[in-house]
Amino acid sequence: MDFRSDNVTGAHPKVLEALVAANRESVSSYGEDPISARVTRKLSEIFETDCTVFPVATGSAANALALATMTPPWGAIFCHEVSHVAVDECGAPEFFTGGAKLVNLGGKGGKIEAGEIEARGGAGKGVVHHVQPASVSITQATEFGTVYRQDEIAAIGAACKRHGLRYHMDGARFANALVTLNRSPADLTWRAGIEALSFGATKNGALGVEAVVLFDKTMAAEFELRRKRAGHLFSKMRFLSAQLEAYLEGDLWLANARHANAMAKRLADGLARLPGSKLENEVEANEIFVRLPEAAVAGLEHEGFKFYRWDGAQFLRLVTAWNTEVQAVDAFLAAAKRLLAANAA
Ligand SMILES: Cc1ncc(COP(=O)(O)O)c(C=O)c1O
Ligand SMILES: C[C@@H](O)[C@H](N)C(=O)O
Repeated sequence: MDFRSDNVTGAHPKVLEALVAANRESVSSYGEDPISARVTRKLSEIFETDCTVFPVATGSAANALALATMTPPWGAIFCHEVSHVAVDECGAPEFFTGGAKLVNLGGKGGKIEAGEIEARGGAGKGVVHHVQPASVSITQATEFGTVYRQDEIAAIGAACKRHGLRYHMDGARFANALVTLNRSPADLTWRAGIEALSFGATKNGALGVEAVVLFDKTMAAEFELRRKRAGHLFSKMRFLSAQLEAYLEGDLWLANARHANAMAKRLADGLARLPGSKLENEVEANEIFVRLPEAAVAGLEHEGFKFYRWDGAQFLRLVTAWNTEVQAVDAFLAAAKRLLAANAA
């Protein structure tokens, strides 16, 4: 049973069927096809505003290209110290911006706080020796499996506005956050100040596609050039867009996220009841961080359960996904219970 990441799953059958269905006749290339046009219309409908949509291959590309469009080479990008853009993109944001500096902030549960942006958003402005505050990036759901509430997103947005900062959301797991909160996609993005969203699909059932959704269309022309020169303008864009169309069709994206989150809650609730097990964070989406005695961790690994030991610590990251089975969750819980009891004996 594999709880390493939602990246380890296959693609949803409906996504694969859509690829086969798209594999007919010739269509215009480089995003000029009818499927890509339908995806833009669909996302504009979902977000209740006229937005521009740019499919790319990976979440790192979505983040780095969006931030490059929002940040000059001499700029500062404020982000959380555990954020994917800061930790897991091998310097892509720094590379694609031409050298902008990621300024890492703290914050409980992987969430930055508006007060930090208020306090630091103007620091060094006009001082030639200093990087110039330019943009803010938040992750929704965060790398610690928590979720920004609408008022938290809006408070950061207000601070960005006061300081003239651009505002980006890494939404690799946006669907998982959305289904947790009883708010609209618009409320959780542009109405709260977000100007560019990396809209995730790969982890939640697509084969390999993410979309940069620009709510501020003035950035579209530059983003398009940056996407091309980064090698992310697919000639057969229909095959990325077909995945997104299937992903959005009939709210498949929401059903997949609800299932992943429900499996995470089942797993977290079960772990919380086990003596010797300690949850590190609130489980608000599909990621669980739990501390277990080393003997139990080694036992779970020995029994074939797959997960990441996080940052080498004794705590584990467990990730559920659109196709996680109840039986897998219950098997993990039964093994953990048995190993913890043996460890305590
Ligand atoms: C929070 C977050 N953002 C972005 C990404 C994008 O990653 P990738 O470039 O691997 O698609 C990931 C990958 O898992 C992620 O966890
Ligand atoms: C790089 C790794 O963290 C990946 N983003 C994941 O969440 O599994």
